Amino acid sequence: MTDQMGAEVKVAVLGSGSWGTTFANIVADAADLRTAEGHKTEVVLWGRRASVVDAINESSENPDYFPGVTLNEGLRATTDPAEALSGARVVVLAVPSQSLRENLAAWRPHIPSDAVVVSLMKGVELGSLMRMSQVVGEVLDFPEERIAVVSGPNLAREIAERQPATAVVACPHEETAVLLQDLFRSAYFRPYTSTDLVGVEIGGAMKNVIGLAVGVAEGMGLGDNTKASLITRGLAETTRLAVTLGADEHTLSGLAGMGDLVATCSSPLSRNRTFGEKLGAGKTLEQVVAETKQTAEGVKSSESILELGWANGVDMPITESVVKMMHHDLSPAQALVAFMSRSTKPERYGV
Ligand SMILES: NC(=O)c1ccc[n+]([C@@H]2O[C@H](COP(=O)([O-])OP(=O)(O)OC[C@H]3O[C@@H](n4cnc5c(N)ncnc54)[C@H](O)[C@@H]3O)[C@@H](O)[C@H]2O)c1
Ligand SMILES: O=P(O)(O)OC[C@H](O)CO
Repeated sequence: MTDQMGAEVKVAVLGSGSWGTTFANIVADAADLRTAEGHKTEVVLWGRRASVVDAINESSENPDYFPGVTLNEGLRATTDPAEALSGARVVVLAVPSQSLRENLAAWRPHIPSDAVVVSLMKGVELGSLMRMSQVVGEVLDFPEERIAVVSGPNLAREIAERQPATAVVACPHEETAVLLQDLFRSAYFRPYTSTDLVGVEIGGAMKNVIGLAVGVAEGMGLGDNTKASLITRGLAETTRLAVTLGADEHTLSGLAGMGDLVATCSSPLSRNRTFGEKLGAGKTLEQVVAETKQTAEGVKSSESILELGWANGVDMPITESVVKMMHHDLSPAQALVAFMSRSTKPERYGV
């Protein structure tokens, strides 16, 4: 990337929550690798809260999300979006999906017009039913070769601890994906490239919904057959939707599809799975919402994803059950009965 963009590249990461902090740290660690090759990468993290920003600048730690984890000493943070974005060649977005449009509108005057914008978010906008890259394209009026996404089995805590992980960097313009792959590659983070933006984004958004369903099953005390069934049929549902929207079927059996689904549905670190588990164990929705401090994207995105499925004639039975549990007072026990009593069908139907 540095070869294409000059010897010095500034990367702005907007959002200093769980994934924004971790991703900024990945890029800062990756920058150290390239210093030896004569390149300089500056990484600046924007956060809303001064206490978090100060802690990152003064002690290389984000105590709210990762107490005890030492971040790269070269990582700088600021509460000023203009400062973070000034001269940035790459702008990475890590805020909740439903606030992205509003955030981008505020940041737009400061985003350099020749920057590449990268979405880390795994959601679908309520109302517009747009994927995050589409929201970026609409608000910023950027061409598709300068909008990319990163997705995959990326539980932030593990990666903040520098445990090995892989991901997919997707952009319809392969050259952009390759440039970003180089910028984000570190000793413990291995990005692959893809040109299938639709498949990668739908895989990321859908795994949160299926993660909620698997969490509910876990909370109800159900076993591995049930969870494997939900994961597998969840992948079928994800693939049906993604392919209908133009994705390559193979993307959904890759890291941003099956890979992320497995990580999310099997890990107690997943906020979506944990949310579902609490509901399945008998807590009320209000209790679970009150206890959930971080973003569980599937709760809201389940609604927009279901609408997207309906608008495109795609059968989404698991998503429908999740929406009813999250938003229409269907109990986990009722959802289970409704799901199991659906009409029987071939394993493969639809696209
Ligand atoms: N945490 C992970 O393991 C992980 C991994 C991959 C992708 N993601 C995705 O990354 C996105 C961000 O998730 P996260 O884990 O960082 O969430 P988080 O809840 O940990 O952090 C969200 C950040 O956004 C800020 N924020 C909240 N509302 C805001 C608003 N209205 N305007 C501006 N900032 C706001 C919060 O203060 C916080 O700093 C989500 O789409 C998520 O699915 C998360
Ligand atoms: O904690 P979750 O459920 O948002 O999942 C985090 C990551 O998306 C896993 O890849």
